[in-house]
Amino acid sequence: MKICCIGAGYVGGPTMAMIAKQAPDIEVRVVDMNATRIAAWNSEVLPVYEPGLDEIVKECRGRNLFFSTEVREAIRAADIIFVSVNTPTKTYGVGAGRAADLRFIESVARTVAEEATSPKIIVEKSTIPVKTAGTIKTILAANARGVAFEVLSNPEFLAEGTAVADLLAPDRVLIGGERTPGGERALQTLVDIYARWVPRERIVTTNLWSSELSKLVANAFLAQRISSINSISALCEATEADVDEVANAIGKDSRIGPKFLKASVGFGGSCFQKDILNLSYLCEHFGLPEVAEYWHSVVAMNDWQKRRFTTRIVQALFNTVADKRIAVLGFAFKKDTNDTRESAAINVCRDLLGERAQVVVYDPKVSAEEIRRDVGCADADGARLSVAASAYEACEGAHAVAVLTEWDAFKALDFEKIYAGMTKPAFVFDGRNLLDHAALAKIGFRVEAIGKVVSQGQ
Ligand SMILES: NC(=O)c1ccc[n+]([C@@H]2O[C@H](COP(=O)([O-])OP(=O)(O)OC[C@H]3O[C@@H](n4cnc5c(N)ncnc54)[C@H](O)[C@@H]3O)[C@@H](O)[C@H]2O)c1
Ligand SMILES: O=c1ccn([C@@H]2O[C@H](COP(=O)(O)OP(=O)(O)O[C@H]3O[C@H](CO)[C@@H](O)[C@H](O)[C@H]3O)[C@@H](O)[C@H]2O)c(=O)[nH]1
Repeated sequence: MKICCIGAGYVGGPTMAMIAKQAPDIEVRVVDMNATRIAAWNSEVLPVYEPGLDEIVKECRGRNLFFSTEVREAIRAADIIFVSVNTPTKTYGVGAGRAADLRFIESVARTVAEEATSPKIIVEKSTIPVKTAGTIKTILAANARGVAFEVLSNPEFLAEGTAVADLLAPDRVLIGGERTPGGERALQTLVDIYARWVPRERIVTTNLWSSELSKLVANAFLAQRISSINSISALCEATEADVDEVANAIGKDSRIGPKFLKASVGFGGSCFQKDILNLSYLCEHFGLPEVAEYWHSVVAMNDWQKRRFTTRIVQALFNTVADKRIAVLGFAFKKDTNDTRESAAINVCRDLLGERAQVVVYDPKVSAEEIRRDVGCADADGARLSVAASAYEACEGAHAVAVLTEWDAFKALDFEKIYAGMTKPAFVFDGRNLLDHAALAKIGFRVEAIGKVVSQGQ
């Protein structure tokens, strides 16, 4: 059997590497039109940083895992085609800022129809609006020359930073298909591939639309929990309750559960905001404005939480950060990834630069070039942004340190040394509630955390 995956990104690369590892008899080709990305997949430094991924790619690459730009050739050869292209929020025209941009999905469907000369199973791996399989089927049917296609939905639930562990032992694998004989056969083919390493009871099969919709709903529910606890973090700051204690107390209720209740500077990542905006847009499209507004509030709360963080920095620093050096520790949207898409750090840096601060960023995995590109350095504000090679360098002479990503290494920093090199009074704004606040206060820092009032040492 031959598999091809179109799109060698954060999803296509790791998911296909896992299939190649678990099914050495299946040839897996990952193709992408981005030649630089493919070259990186074929190099020693993979384009995606994920703990454990290097080892799997090294084991399988050249054996039954191949990365190439030969999209058309891979389509012709494949029995199963995973579509793992990007589906970003539309930035133009109808639905701009909310709807999913499906032009990459459509272009893939057209290329598949042009090239296919033998039966294919098309698997939607990308996150897409419910009913997209219908669009794909229509395009295939209108352009194929007598070739049989089956379309399945198989959304991906991996989280970045834990992709390998998530792929190895997923909570569930979801596969949606049509209840026709051909659809059932295609569904069974895909079930059999996952069943090589995923227990059968964790492979959930549904109709196409339930599967497509479940992906958006899963992300909406997860993000909703974060916005809920972040909303409570503001109330905690006003009342001297401690949001981590509240989260722990409510999370012990098995009906609520402990996960995704970590208050923060705001959720980031390429998925949550995009998928909720898309869900909300779909609700409006289907004539459900109240439902649309309900889900949109999750994003609105997140935007507020990010802005609130910068406002606190400005207010604590005596209402001006102009020309003050602010060290930003962490730029990735979460730890253990080099991905910065929709990272809260982007908003915080831009807002601080807008306040005319000198912003110095350090992140262990994100390049200076990426940081500059994300923040946008074209104007005078951008000129006040710099990137340090270490946390210590970033903090030297700073008025304040803002922790924006929960990298473990930040916990081990020598804060006595950092304090000694900072302008006084020295502030720490812990956007992740990562550090030992009592210890910092004892050193002499003024500490501001999310959802708690920290007793100050001096
Ligand atoms: N990043 C995640 O953690 C994650 C998790 C679950 C689901 N998803 C979903 O998976 C999809 C892919 O996400 P990603 O983060 O891997 O995106 P990505 O941007 O990292 O990768 C997508 C790749 O597709 C390629 N591509 C686009 N059109 C193409 C075409 N016509 N032919 C060949 N290559 C093409 C792009 O060049 C790019 O390299 C999205 O729909 C996303 O919502 C992402
Ligand atoms: O309690 C929490 C948990 C997460 N976050 C933040 O939320 C964002 C998203 O985190 P996470 O969900 O762990 O990472 P993603 O890689 O974005 O994964 C989400 O988005 C993927 C893409 O759709 C899905 O596949 C995953 O199941 C879903 O968890 C990050 O900024 C986190 O720092 C918090 O602030 N508090």
